[in-house]
Amino acid sequence: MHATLMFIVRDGQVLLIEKKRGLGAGKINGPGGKIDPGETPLQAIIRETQEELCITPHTPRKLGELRFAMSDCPDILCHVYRADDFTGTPTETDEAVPVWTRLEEIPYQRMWEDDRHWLPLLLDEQTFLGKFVFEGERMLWKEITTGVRW
Ligand SMILES: CNc1ncnc2c1ncn2[C@@H]1O[C@H](COP(=O)(O)OP(=O)(O)OP(=O)(O)O)[C@@H](O)[C@H]1O
Repeated sequence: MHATLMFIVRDGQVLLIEKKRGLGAGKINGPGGKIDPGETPLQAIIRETQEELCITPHTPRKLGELRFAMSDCPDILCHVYRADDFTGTPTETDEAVPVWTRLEEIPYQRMWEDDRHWLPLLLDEQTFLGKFVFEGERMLWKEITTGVRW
C-alpha cells in the first residue's frame, strides 16, 4: 500500500493535523493518506492536503520515504513531502483538525513513535529513508539512512 504525508513549514511553524479517523485516529501527524489507483504520489499528496485541510501546498518536494511493516495491516510505503507555502485557509474537516506548531514544540508524545526519528531531518531539509517494524502502536525496530536521492 502506498501512502503520502505532507509537512508545510512557514514562519517558524509546521502545519500538523489531529487525525479524526482512519489509521492513527487521535494522533498528530501531517496531512496525507492512500494513493488512489492511477495517481502519482505528488498528485495524491496535493489532493489529500486539499481534502483534509482545504488548502493547496505550493511546489511540494519529496524529502523522504518511510517503509512500515505492521503486525495488523498491510505494509505501507509512505512518500514524505515538504512545502514552504500554500494557498487557502487551513480549515477543520471531517478528517482533520489543523494544528500550527512552533518548530521547537513538536508534540512527539502525541505522534507515531517513528516520527521523532525522521521529522527533525525533514525540518532540517535533509533527505531520508526510514524502515520500521511495528507491532500495533509499538515500534520494534528502525533503520534510517540520510542523504538519499529521490
Ligand atoms: C506506523 N507509523 C506511522 N508513522 C507515521 N505515519 C504513519 C504511520 N502509519 C501510517 N502513517 C501515515 O498515516 C496516514 C494514514 O494512513 P492510511 O493507511 O493511508 O490511512 P487513512 O485512513 O488516512 O487513508 P485515507 O485518508 O483513507 O486515504 C498515511 O499518511 C500514512 O502514511
